[in-house]
Amino acid sequence: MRFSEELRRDADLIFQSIRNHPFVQGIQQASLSREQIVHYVQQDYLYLTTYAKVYGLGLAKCRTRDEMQDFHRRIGFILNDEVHPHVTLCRVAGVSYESLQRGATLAPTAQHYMSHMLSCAATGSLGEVLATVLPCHWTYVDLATDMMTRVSPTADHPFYDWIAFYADRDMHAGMADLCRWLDDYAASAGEEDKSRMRTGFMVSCQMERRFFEMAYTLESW
Ligand SMILES: Cc1ncc(C[n+]2csc(CCO)c2C)c(N)n1
Repeated sequence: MRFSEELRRDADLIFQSIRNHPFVQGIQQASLSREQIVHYVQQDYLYLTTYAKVYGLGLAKCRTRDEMQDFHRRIGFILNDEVHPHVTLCRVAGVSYESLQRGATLAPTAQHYMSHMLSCAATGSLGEVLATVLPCHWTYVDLATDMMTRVSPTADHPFYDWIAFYADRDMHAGMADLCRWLDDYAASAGEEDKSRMRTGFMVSCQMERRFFEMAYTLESW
């Protein structure tokens, strides 16, 4: 079994609970409140800024220029393309995206998740960076693909663009490439490194679930 398959198997219950989480169900049923959407976008904007920096720290650990190109492309995607799902959410909530980008205070869960990724990236191996960023990608591809197959939303669904963005074939390919990169790295990694990679992956999976919980409950300090 490939290393990424092992990780996915160990995290299966968390993946299932993300699919069934009330925030994710709220997207599917278009039943989220304006406050829940706004809270999510405010925190996610801050989260994605850190996520791009974590890729940057990963880039500094690369062994080849091809690997550097990969992180470089992914950073560009976050800065330029990941704004689209946020814009969809803002449209549904009836607020301007620009207004949400100013003055938000980090909620505890978002802060915890960002600190987790940053400490893995600052002190860990390239493998740890890959394992720690992978759940962000994988859980969204999983939940969006699940929604597409379960409810087949049509273009008049308020969140259609958000769901389609993450269920897209290219999004899936980007995730599969990350898995392959992680598997190649793991093939020659030591046991201690792999154990840290497992921990980084599992904590990020838990934090993905908690991030939805944070938005659903409007968590604050
Ligand atoms: C908390 C949180 N987790 C995952 C995503 C989705 N996402 C962010 S970056 C990325 C990889 C492709 O750029 C994906 C799928 C999000 N927005 N917020």
